[in-house]
Amino acid sequence: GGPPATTPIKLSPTFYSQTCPRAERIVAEVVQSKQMQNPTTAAGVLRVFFHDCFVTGCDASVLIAPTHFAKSEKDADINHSLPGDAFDAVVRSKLALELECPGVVSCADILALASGVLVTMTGGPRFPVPLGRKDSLSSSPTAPDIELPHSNFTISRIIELFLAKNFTVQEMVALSGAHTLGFSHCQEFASRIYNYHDKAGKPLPFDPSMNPGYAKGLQDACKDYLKDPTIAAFNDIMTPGKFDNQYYVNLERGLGLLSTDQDLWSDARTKPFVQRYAGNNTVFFEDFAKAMEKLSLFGVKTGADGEIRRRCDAYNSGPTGKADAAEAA
Ligand code: HEM
Ligand SMILES: [Ca+2]
Ligand SMILES: [Ca+2]
Repeated sequence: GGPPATTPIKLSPTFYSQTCPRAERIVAEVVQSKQMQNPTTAAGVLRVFFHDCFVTGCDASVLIAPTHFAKSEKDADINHSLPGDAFDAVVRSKLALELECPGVVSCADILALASGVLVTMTGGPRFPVPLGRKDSLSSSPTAPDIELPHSNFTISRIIELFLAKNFTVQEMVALSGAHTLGFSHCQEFASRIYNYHDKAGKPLPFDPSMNPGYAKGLQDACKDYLKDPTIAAFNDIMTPGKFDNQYYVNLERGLGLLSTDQDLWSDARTKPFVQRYAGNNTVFFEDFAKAMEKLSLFGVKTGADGEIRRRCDAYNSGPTGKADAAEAA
């Protein structure tokens, strides 16, 4: 029942003003304290939010824990590196909200609110977070690897993927600015620094689009990564904990970490936006804020298409949620 997930649905920033007026305040307090304990929380939450929204919409499908009976999005390869602290920030917010107003605030809304708070807290723009999303009744272990961009994709493929979800090239470049925070594991960029071959098959010491000093630094930092796959490097080597436009400035200097980052500079379709954002932090913040608000509305569910989970990592009824879907229909 209900409209398809792609129907534009009007959410509202005041959705909980009667039913849970302190909802935003509570999420802000919980995630702010989590971020102070562990400064990698912000990047983790932002990435989890992206991985949620691009797979069946912003519906907390990414938060479902696998059980003996059913796998979930968490089982997808691309989601194995999502950090536990990001999930913990949502779980803690939910616990606080269930004490204040039980059964009212969806996990999908919590994840959206937490992302907004953490972007602002790390120095980024404020953006409106409309509320009223329902939580998903399903979570597919195969969808994430199909729906999300991978670090070995070409820019053409990334552009296609975003266009298919109705995001423009400009919005894709602006959203990629999220890589101003956080880190990537060595395996995501190892092919750029070890055993590199150019298009003609000629062996080179590293990807020639990289700044040589940077490439050598990464070769050294990652030298044991096969033995220790937890080794990682900052996405933005200059200001890894600050939400700013430094990511784009880095690309101009060959300091992009993933090939998908650096290629935004070499590709004629994306380069103008990189230049614009590198030269003007205000424009980047405006465009990022707009694109994030749009992302936060992608594929949202209302009515019988979803539920308000009692805990964010499980459906209200059983491992498939089928009972609830039937109840609601
Ligand atoms: C454009 C295509 C994109 C590709 C190919 C991509 C790929 C990746 C990869 C491979 C990592 C490293 C994961 C790891 O090793 O743990 C990463 C990290 C990250 N991504 Fe993306 N990403 C893209 C777009 C986005 C978007 C649109 C957002 C959010 C709006 C985002 C937010 C993040 C954040 C914040 C991190 C750091 C996570 C952390 O430190 O825990 N990414 N991304
Ligand atoms: Ca989702
Ligand atoms: Ca930064």
